Amino acid sequence: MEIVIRSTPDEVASTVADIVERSVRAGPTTLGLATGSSPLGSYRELIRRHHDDGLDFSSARVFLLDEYVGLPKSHEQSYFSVIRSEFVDRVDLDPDRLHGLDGRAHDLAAEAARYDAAIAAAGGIDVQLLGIGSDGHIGFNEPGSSLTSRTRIKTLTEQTRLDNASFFGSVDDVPHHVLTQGLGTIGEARHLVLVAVGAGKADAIAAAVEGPLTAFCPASVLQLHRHATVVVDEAAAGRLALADYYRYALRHKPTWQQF
Ligand SMILES: N[C@@H]1[C@@H](O)[C@H](O)[C@@H](COP(=O)(O)O)O[C@@H]1O
Repeated sequence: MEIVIRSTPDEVASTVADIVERSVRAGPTTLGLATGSSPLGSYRELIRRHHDDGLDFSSARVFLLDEYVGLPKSHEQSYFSVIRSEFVDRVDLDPDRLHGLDGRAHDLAAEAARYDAAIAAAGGIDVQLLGIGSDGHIGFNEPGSSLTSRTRIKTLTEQTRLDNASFFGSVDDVPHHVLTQGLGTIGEARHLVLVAVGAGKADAIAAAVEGPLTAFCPASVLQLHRHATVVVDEAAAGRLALADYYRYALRHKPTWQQF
């Protein structure tokens, strides 16, 4: 696991965009994209690179991390709609190459199994972007999630519903249930990139990176991954005991070694 501490959210976005750009330029790539506010700066930077530098997403494929149960894809807060308006519709990515979970599927268990199979049939995910919830969740894998879980239905904590209430107007409108890639599913991506900005994420980042590997902090599963990069700003790094070492290691990073 590599911890990259950047001074500002803009620098975080630039580092994350560098990782995605490298994968996109290397050939047809499969991206795992996350919603939430954390990756928004990275999407804006990638859109800028598409317009200014000709970064071409036409051969990329995208799988979403999670989805609310009960919302049609057309609902403006469905993650399918959000990722279209924040990213896919603003670059040259064919919406047919965007894959999401159907939160209105009649048989949610079958939908979850279909999704894992679709990811596998696409050859797996090359780069998976992740945010982190204030309770350490990734995707919608709330504390207590099995570290080897597959895509499935989960019940949101009251805290997560409150955290997401601003997107809906009222907490009463936030669904109680979601479909989310499991921690085991996420762990099969070839490169995990977790992004966090702001002091509100400092405790969750410290628990994920320096705490024990535990279902109590689902993001700690990154500690088991062979290629995980955690990109944070100074505020989100505020509770890291080894922050000086991470900065030192970055300064001395071999020039041939990429993130
Ligand atoms: N399902 C999403 C997560 O994927 C995201 O990481 C989290 C944090 O969101 P934000 O980045 O807005 O803090 O929110 C939701 O729960």
